[in-house]
Amino acid sequence: MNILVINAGSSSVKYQLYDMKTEFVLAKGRVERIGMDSSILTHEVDHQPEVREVSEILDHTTAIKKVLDMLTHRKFGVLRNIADIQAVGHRVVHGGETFSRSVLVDAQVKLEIRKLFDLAPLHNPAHMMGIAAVEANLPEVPQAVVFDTAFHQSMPASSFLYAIPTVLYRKHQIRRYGFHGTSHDYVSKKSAEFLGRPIETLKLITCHIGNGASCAAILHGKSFDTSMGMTPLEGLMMGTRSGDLDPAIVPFTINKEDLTLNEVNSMLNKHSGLLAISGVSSDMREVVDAMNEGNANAKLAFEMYAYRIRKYIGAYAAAMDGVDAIVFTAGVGENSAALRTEVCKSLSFLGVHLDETRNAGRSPEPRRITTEQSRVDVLVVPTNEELLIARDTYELVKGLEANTR
Ligand SMILES: Nc1ncnc2c1ncn2[C@@H]1O[C@H](COP(=O)(O)OP(=O)(O)O)[C@@H](O)[C@H]1O
Ligand SMILES: CC(=O)OP(=O)(O)O
Ligand SMILES: [Mg+2]
Repeated sequence: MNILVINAGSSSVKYQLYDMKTEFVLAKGRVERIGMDSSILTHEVDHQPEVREVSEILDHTTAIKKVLDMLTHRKFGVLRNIADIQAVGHRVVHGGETFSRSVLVDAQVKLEIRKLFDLAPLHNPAHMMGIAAVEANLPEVPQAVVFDTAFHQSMPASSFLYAIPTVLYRKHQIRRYGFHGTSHDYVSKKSAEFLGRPIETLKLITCHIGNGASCAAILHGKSFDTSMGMTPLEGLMMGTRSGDLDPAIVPFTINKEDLTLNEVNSMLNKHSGLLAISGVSSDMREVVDAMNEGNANAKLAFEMYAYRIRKYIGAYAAAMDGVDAIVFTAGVGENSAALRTEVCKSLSFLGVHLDETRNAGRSPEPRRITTEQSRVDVLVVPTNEELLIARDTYELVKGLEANTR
């Protein structure tokens, strides 16, 4: 079975096509700048040079059509016919309290996702456009949705409630949901496998440090707490997001700077984090390069970024009354040895002893970067959200076929 995995953003669509028999990625790519003057489609097939096509792509339906054309292209394609795509799986960031697992798309599911637009205005409307675009181009093909929030639905009320009047929770579902659940789920299971211990016996702290970043306390295989909240703004300092701050800053800034609510929202989501403090970039590679060239603001940004992660690790070790392993994943977590060193440098009280040679190494496989004497293991485990989406979609579609047989 071939499954197309889609991660639709407001101006982009990322895709991966899987052959589920082998879980091999037949092709992957992305369409960027949808709705702008020159949109870019980048397409990649194993061991072949990337193909880039610039054209005008006004909406998601056209973007998906372009992707399907590329997948069946006589030179760059990997399929004879679009009928060779048997199912599509979508990443959906917000599933609210409605979805604690992946589901097949039907009219009711679409209605529920629409109801969640308010809670994830940057993400969910874009995902719906992706779903509608697939419907328009592949009307017969079953679609599944995999939620970033689903894995965190196991959090207890003491983790997910805000200390505000509970009527707001009852009326508007204002609570903490947590995100990157697919990734925290995947790397925690991989870590248990790597350690050769049942996940039901483990206390893990998983750190998904990418452009968006979050930590999670995984107690006996279930999410017990996580750093993102009602939206993906809470918690760690990120590329362009502020993470935790005193909510009083919002009305104060509105008054002092004569800004609108939308402008402050945009400041906190798009103009804060690494970008704001370093004044250099939201990209960790550029921040580290600037720091190494002596840029003091870049150094401060790097230290703040790591310090926040370290504080969450300390908090979650306390939350679970201990920790067996700390796991780094995603773009920064997997690739930046410097960041991992900075985070772990004062975790010796927990019994963490980094092995710098191991830390400096690289591998596509899970690995340990602590010494043999370290009481707590620190692991680097590459994440694969798309694979988990493909697997969930595969299971749901197999179930559908069994039911209709
Ligand atoms: N070698 C590296 N060193 C430091 N940071 C890196 C490296 N490679 C990638 N990154 C960081 O990873 C981030 C992207 O992470 P990723 O998980 O791909 O994010 P997303 O999926 O949210 O776009 C980039 O912003 C970049 O800063
Ligand atoms: C939920 C979230 O923050 O997603 P991303 O890391 O893709 O921005
Ligand atoms: Mg990501």
